[in-house]
Amino acid sequence: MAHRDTEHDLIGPVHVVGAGLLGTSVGLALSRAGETVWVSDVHDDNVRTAAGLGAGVALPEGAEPALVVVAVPPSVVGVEVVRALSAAPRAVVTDVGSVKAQPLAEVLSAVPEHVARYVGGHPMAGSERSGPLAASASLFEGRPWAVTPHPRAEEGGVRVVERLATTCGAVPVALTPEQHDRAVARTSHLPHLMSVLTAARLAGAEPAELSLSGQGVRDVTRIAASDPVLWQQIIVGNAGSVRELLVDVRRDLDALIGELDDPAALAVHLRRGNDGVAEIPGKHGGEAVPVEVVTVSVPDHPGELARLFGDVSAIGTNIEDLRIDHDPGRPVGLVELHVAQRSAAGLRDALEARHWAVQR
Ligand SMILES: NC(=O)c1ccc[n+]([C@@H]2O[C@H](COP(=O)([O-])OP(=O)(O)OC[C@H]3O[C@@H](n4cnc5c(N)ncnc54)[C@H](O)[C@@H]3O)[C@@H](O)[C@H]2O)c1
Ligand SMILES: O=C(O)C(=O)C[C@]1(C(=O)O)C=C[C@@H](O)C=C1
Repeated sequence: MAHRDTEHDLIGPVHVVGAGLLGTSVGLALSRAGETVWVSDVHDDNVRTAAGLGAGVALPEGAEPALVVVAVPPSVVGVEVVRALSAAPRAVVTDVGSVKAQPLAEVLSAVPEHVARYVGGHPMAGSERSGPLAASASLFEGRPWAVTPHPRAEEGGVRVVERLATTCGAVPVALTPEQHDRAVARTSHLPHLMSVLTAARLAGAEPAELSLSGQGVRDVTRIAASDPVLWQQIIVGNAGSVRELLVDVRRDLDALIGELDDPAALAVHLRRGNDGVAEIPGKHGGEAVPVEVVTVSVPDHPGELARLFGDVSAIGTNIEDLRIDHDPGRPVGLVELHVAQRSAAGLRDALEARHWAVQR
């Protein structure tokens, strides 16, 4: 492998294989950071769209990348990593696939002589939407990016993949491929299936029932709208770890069904939910900040949102997260400001003093 001074060199030129949601987002983030990005895809249209968005240019003939980022559907990650290792004999090769043991096994079986240059990766950021048009340069900002070296991985390659993550604005988190797959079964794959099972109860429900859909059901089901082909491949690739967790859930479900009329037993289940939510780390992997939602009615006029944000900023409160819903009966937006619990009461008072309609 060519010598790389990872403190000072750029990480590119970078070849992104697969110009969908993830690949185009990586291309946009790297291009914004000044890297040279070459993009390829089995669908030329996606390359044209990604290039049009500013994610790089089509892979030139005879190109020699320093880094290849494989961003294709899970079932073909292994084969594309193997192809990249053979086609670019000096490049570090990584991928953004959602499971990590499976592609490594494919590399070890097909091209063991090249395995040192392969370092798996997985940004914990995405969307229920697919394709280049859903991409964003800021998709990875502040998100964890798993970097999953194996015992034979070259140290220089690991550093390059960490720099890929930080250049995209993410926070690298080192795990073995096996640790990673167990972790995402819990934090991504099980949540996805629970969302799917909940959403499936809505299919075919009476319109009168569905008309009562509020923010709760939208929160729980957003990811159930994802591409089923992508998720079929993700779950099959991590079936062992996912099955273990589903067995635990089945045990809890059976207990819950038997205890629905027992307030004390039910409270134990509900509190365990609170405990689980409190375990989710805060932004940038830091301590979880207890958050409270301050809901403000905002007239549906141009400039009102900007005025609200200006006032929140003048009051000195940091917005941790944000959601906008629509009042079903009136021409107003309901803006949910997620702020640190300790700031919520003061923010409500200060916004009311500035004549905003705050929900109490
Ligand atoms: N969607 C998410 O939220 C998310 C988040 C993190 C990681 N991932 C992982 O990222 C990878 C890509 O997912 P996505 O959401 O960007 O999917 P996507 O469908 O948006 O994009 C995949 C792209 O790969 C192209 N492609 C398919 N086979 C190819 C091949 N053999 N060679 C070159 N291009 C090929 C497709 O044409 C498409 O443009 C997956 O492995 C997925 O597990 C997805
Ligand atoms: O936020 C979403 O929509 C996602 O689906 C993102 C998410 C996740 O579960 O966090 C989904 C799958 C990927 O492998 C990584 C990220």
